[in-house]
Amino acid sequence: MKIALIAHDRMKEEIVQLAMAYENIFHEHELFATGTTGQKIMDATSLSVTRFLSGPLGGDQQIGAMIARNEMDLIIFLRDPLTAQPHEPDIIALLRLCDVHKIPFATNLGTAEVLLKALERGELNWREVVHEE
Ligand SMILES: O=C(CO)COP(=O)(O)O
Repeated sequence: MKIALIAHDRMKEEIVQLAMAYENIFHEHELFATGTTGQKIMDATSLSVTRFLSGPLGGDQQIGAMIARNEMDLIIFLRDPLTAQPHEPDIIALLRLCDVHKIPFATNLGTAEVLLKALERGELNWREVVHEE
């Protein structure tokens, strides 16, 4: 499965901790991330991550392009709920595209953990059927 990992600056520590805690699961999948998030995950784990541009420079839109082609299977995007972002329209667009294509999308650690456990149990395997269509 193709998984996107994204976190705003104040949430970077949380996403790194998530990547470390679920490293074994993440190893089984293909990982993508915005620039700084991906670098921090690679620095802290043995995971290999395909990095796009940093979010404010277009990274969300690059991931959005994969979602638009229905190529992304799961998004974990730890958004900062307390800080305004200059690229808010890009973030909203990413969310919208996930809804268009029915892509599982977690915006906080609680949901992220539930989705990762579901992934481990094979409950997201329906995504492979989508790819075959
Ligand atoms: O801003 C972001 C997502 O909207 C994240 O970008 P970085 O991972 O480059 O910090």
